[in-house]
Amino acid sequence: MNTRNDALVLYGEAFTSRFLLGTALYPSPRVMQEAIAAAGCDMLTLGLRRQNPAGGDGDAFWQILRESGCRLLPNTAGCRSAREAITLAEMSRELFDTPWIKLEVIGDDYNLQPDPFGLLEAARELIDQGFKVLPYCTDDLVLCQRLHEAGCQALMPWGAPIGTGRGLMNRYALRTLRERLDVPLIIDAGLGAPSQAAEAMEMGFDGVLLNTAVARARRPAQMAGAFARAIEAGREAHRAGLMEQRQTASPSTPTLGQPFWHSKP
Ligand SMILES: CC(=O)[C@@H](O)[C@H](O)COP(=O)(O)O
Repeated sequence: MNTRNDALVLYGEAFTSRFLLGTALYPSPRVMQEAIAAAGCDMLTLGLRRQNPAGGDGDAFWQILRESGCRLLPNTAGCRSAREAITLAEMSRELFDTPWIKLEVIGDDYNLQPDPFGLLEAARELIDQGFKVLPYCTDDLVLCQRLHEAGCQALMPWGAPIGTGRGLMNRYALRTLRERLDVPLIIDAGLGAPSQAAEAMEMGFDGVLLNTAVARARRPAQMAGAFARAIEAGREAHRAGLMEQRQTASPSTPTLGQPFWHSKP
């Protein structure tokens, strides 16, 4: 299977890797750097409202991001209204000199669920302003259709609430999205294990964004590598064509006749 020409295309730009990595929660900038290298990703998301760790390692953090060679995808994590998210996106554009934005408008503090109304409002405005918006959304079909109609050329439905590691909670809704929408779909948030990322890719999703499962692993770089391989394997399986599940058994070794002659006593 030729995977070289299998780029992820977002807003007309091709990315080799389908693994997008978050930059929060690592025990140190050095550990984050090792994880980025092991992930082999092309895109890193970072929060503008990120608090610098007490150790005064803020400079190291920014330097590692600059030197990673990855496209930086600022996010509006922590915003709770469309206005707040729009303002933060505008600041990110100036600070990072990029029109890319991962748009988050949180509607509920308990499960950090995106606010669909605020998200759509902010997406419309930012698309009008020329941003390349990647909205972090729920798996609601109509919301995703509206975001696409608003001009979002890629969508990021959640697998599960941020930081829960529960994997693909609503497979029916996610399959429906995949079947109904002809737009890059990236599973964002809630993945806890490489097998869950592989499953998303096998289902035909175009990429995976995650943070906690890698940053909080005992060995983040090792976990990043495991996710990278799982994402590639899942993608390759999807392209190869997975078999249909069957209800009844079907012998995988067809045989002819009887193996032995039984002589009657
Ligand atoms: C990093 C980011 O932008 C978030 O959407 C989120 O943190 C990802 O979710 P997990 O931390 O659950 O992987």
